Amino acid sequence: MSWLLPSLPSLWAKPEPPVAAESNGDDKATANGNGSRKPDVSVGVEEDEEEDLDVPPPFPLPDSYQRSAAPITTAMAPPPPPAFALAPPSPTRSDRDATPPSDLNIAILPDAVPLGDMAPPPSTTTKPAFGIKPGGGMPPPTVSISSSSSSPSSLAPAQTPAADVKQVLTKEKKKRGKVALGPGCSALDWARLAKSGADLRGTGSMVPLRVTMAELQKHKTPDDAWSVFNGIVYNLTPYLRFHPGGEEELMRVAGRDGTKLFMLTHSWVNMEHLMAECAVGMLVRG
Ligand code: HEM
Repeated sequence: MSWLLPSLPSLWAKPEPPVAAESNGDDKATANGNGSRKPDVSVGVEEDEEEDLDVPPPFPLPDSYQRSAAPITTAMAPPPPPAFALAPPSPTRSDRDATPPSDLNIAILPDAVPLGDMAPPPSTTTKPAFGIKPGGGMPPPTVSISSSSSSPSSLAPAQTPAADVKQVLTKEKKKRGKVALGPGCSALDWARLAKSGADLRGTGSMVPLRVTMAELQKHKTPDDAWSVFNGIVYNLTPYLRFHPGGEEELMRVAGRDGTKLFMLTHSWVNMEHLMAECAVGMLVRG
C-alpha cells in the first residue's frame, strides 16, 4: 500500500508546516493536522515491503483467540464432555460370573459359555434343500402337476426353469412389441426427415383440411393411411417404416380414430410433436 502514498493527490494531504519540510533526515516524523506528530511511513516501510509483497498474514493473527492471553470465559469455553450413562449389564452376564461388565458393555462370550436366556428359540421350520444333493450337481427339475387346485392353501404348480423362462419371454414379447427397424429408420432419421421440409402430409397443401369420418375411412392402405388422434387427422404413411412398434401395429388404426389404442399403448409418446409435419387437418362431423 505504501507505494500508493506518493501518488496520492496533493489536495488530500494537509500542507506540511515549514518546520517538517526543513527538518533534517534524522527526523522521520511529520506534523499532522492535530498538532501531534506521526511517523512518515512512506519512507522507511516502502523499502521493506518492496522486498517481498507476497508475505502471507501472520497466523495465528495477532488479535486471534489462539494468541489471546485472556482467561477463557464461560462463553468461549468448549462444552463439557457429555456424561454417558452406561446401560446396565445384561442379566445373563451377571448371572454367569462375578466379573463386572467392561466399560464398553460388550459381551464377548467364549464358545463354551451357554447362552442362557440369549439363546434363540428353536426353529419350527425345516431348512429348504434348494435342490442340491450331497452327491453334487443339480438334480433334474421336478415337474409336479397339481390336480387339487381347488385347495386354498395349494401354491401354483411348480414349473421347470425352462418353462419359466419361456413364459416370461412370451409375456415380455407381448408387453414390448418393439420391432427391428430398417436401416435409415431410426428416431433420428425421422427427426431429420420431419425437418427436411418434404411434404409429409401428402395433400400438396399447407392448408389444414376438414376431414369427415367418411373421408377418413377411405385412407386405410399403407400407401395412403390416415388416422385421427385427439381430433387431428394425420397421414401415417411416411411414418410407417419409422414406427418402433412396427408398421403392422400402426396400420391397425388406419382409416379410423386411433386415440384410444395410442393411449393404451404408449401415452408417454409425444405424438403431436413427432407427427406435426404429417397433420392433414381436423376431423369434422358430416
Ligand atoms: C402416429 C401415432 C404413433 C406414434 C407417433 C407412435 C410412436 C411410437 C414410439 C415413439 C414408440 C417407441 C416408444 C418407446 O420406446 O417407449 C412406439 C412404440 C410402439 N408403438 Fe407406437 N406410435 C403411434 C401409434 C401407435 C399405435 C396406434 C399403436 C397400436 C396400435 C402403436 C403401437 C406401438 C407398440 C406396440 C410399440 C412398442 C411398445 C414398446 O416398446 O413399449 N403405436 N410408438
